[in-house]
Amino acid sequence: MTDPADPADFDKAAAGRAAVAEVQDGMLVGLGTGSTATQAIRALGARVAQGLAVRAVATSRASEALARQLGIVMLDFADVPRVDLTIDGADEIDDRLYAVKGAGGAMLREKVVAAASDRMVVIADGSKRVATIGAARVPVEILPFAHASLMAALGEGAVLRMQANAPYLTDNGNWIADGRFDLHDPVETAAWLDTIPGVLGHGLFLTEVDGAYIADAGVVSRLERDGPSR
Ligand SMILES: O=C(CO)[C@H](O)[C@H](O)COP(=O)(O)O
Repeated sequence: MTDPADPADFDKAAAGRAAVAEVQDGMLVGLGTGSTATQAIRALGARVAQGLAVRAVATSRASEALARQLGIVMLDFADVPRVDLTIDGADEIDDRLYAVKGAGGAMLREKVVAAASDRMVVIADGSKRVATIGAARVPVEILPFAHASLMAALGEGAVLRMQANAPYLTDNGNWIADGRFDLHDPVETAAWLDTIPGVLGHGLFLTEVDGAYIADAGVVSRLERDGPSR
């Protein structure tokens, strides 16, 4: 639940509105997951109510349910070859547009939707902007069948995410290990994670993010991968 009187929530809403301003008639939009993405979905719902014609795919059941409730036409991502623009939150983002995602547990779907998108923008309040990613745990989606060997492979800093005394279950029916990794070379860490059989996805987004809207005390900054920051 967001609180408009909370400065962080106010900034999440401002970043969400800024990203949704990029959406044009006819687009197929990817909807992220989490409290900031929720603000974007609400902003998109408001534009749809005013006549904007878009279709969307969601990165989680929760975002799908909210979008439907707001009258946004939702498609099944399984039937969608390309997405025009995806808008999603992040747990950390730096000026290289390297992001850590997955505190909300949806990073696997978020990454496949981002990879299928012509453009992906991150939206965040200022607390998520860091000099270099590395403080946040990196969520790793793991195959439950192999959980003991995978936890060992991920190192003793990794903890199994729990919910109500049971392993947290993703929308894909898998579990999450929240890893603690040295990210002095995030490309190397991501490449290592990608080689472990049974690791189905992880929250290091190093190539997917094209731009970002970061709101701090009501001021929205825009970062672009191939362009000047504003
Ligand atoms: O990656 C995510 C979910 O898997 C979220 O986008 C990320 O955790 C940020 O969430 P919030 O906007 O609630 O802080």
